[in-house]
Amino acid sequence: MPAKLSVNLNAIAMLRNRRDLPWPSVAGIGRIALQAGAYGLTVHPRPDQRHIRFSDLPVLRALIDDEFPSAEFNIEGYPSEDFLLLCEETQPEQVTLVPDDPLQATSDHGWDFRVHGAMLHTVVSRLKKGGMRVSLFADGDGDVEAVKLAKQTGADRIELYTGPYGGCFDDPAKGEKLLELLGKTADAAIAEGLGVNAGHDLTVANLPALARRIPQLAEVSIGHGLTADALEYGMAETVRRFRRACGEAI
Ligand SMILES: CC(=O)[C@@H](O)[C@H](O)COP(=O)(O)O
Ligand SMILES: NCC(=O)COP(=O)(O)O
Repeated sequence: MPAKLSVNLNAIAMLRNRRDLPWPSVAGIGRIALQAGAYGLTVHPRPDQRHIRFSDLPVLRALIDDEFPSAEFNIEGYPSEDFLLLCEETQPEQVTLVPDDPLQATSDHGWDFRVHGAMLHTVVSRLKKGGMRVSLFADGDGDVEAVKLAKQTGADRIELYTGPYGGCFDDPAKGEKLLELLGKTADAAIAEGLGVNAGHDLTVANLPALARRIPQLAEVSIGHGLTADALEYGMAETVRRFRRACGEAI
């Protein structure tokens, strides 16, 4: 089954925040994405609310519940107490835990499971008791032992950090090497019974090879490259292009 597309709305929210005005509407663009067949919506509310505001979350929750009940809401972030409370209030179908420092410009690495395994175990248990699926942001560096430690946290899935692979748009040979390491990490995760998501700097150009190498890929969350394309092709057409790049026959 092709990987499901979750549209990350951070970049839309960043455009909205340029002015004290309600457009572009984060929920309105999310609606267009879901109407065009996106499987879900992703947001990464950062502590400074520089793009997604905490007040966006109930609006997006209601959009999914009222108009797209089979869609999924995925909330990403560092598991601070504030973030966990936000998740418990919003009840996303999936929470993706990311080891971000509040000052970090964007996510640029996965968890160090050797250092943070015990903390993650506690947080994963709490979120799962609350009825949420939990995915852990992980480096796709082929570290099989790290994947085993990820499994021990009780998480349902890992999300492969694909930033370095996405950065190889002008160096295909390096991209192929990184793809093999992502594939090796995914193989280890699947062998452990973990689901595999992927995200960061994915595009219509680099997705097909990733989807071919990891046929069990459950979900991709995509924001920056997808929003760039939406400026050119419109959100609905862009979602269709990304769905095709995931392998959907549409
Ligand atoms: C978790 C992850 O990979 C990120 O891509 C993230 O959701 C993007 O965050 P920014 O939009 O804040 O760069
Ligand atoms: N979970 C990763 C994600 O949402 C990807 O964001 P982007 O790098 O495509 O902006």
